[in-house]
Amino acid sequence: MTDHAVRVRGLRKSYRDTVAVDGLDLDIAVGEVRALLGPNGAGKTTTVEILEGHRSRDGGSVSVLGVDPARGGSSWRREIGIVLQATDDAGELTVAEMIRHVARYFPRPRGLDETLSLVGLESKRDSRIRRLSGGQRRRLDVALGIVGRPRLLFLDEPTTGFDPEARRQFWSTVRALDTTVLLTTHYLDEAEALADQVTVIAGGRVVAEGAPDTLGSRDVATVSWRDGREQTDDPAAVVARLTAAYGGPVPGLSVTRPSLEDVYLDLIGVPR
Ligand SMILES: Nc1ncnc2c1ncn2[C@@H]1O[C@H](COP(=O)(O)OP(=O)(O)OP(=O)(O)O)[C@@H](O)[C@H]1O
Repeated sequence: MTDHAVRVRGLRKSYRDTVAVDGLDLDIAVGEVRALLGPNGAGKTTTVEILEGHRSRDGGSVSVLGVDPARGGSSWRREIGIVLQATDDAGELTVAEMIRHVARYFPRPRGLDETLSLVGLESKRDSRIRRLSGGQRRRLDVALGIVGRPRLLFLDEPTTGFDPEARRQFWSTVRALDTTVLLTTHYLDEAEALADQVTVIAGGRVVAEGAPDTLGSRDVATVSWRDGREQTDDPAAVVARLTAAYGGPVPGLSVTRPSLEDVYLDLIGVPR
């Protein structure tokens, strides 16, 4: 058994003269929630579609749950859950009918009650799909992605169009899952709330990787005071030293750290 859910080396993909993925490496450990961040056109969707077995590649090696997706059969496919960007379909079925329908494709699906409660849709069990709000519809999409107990779940921009409350609820849904997750998002706060590790992609390559709180030297704080400024990974020590030197409160003291958005914009080369 591999301890990696995903292992990618030197992945390449071009569309005619557009290089979409340009030598990308990616390792995702079993049980991890990984966020893939990057500007429009960075190559995220192309990468994810190759991992899902929905798109061919030009080069590199790819292993997803120990299998090359280009040769993944139906048993491999049943181990994977995919939640695509919102779709419109099956509006006349009820929520329960739709979940039961999808569950039939899997050998050991979750029960209907467990699935509904994981996504917080218990009260909508007998509602027709076309009557759901946008956020509820998205939660149904997630329900359909997890009903088969996937070992790996792909979430593509899952909370686009959600109100703030629905986003928070969705985040707790994802945190409650005991599965490896690969999430693409344009929301930095979403990556920060959910991801164990963040991979930033630009121009089809990985430009940075790390935990959300240390990515791009985010753990380095700036201590400023009336008479100076210092960068440090131990701001408490600097403040203690200054307090001793001033013999009391440090005039004009502030301690700041860059936000995830600050380091992300630096990493992808957006001037601020
Ligand atoms: N089917 C296609 N045919 C031709 N070019 C494509 C196709 N799909 C993607 N591309 C191009 O490949 C590059 C990477 O696109 P991709 O969709 O993977 O980026 P992305 O990071 O998912 O972007 P977004 O954040 O906008 O969804 C872009 O330049 C895009 O125009």
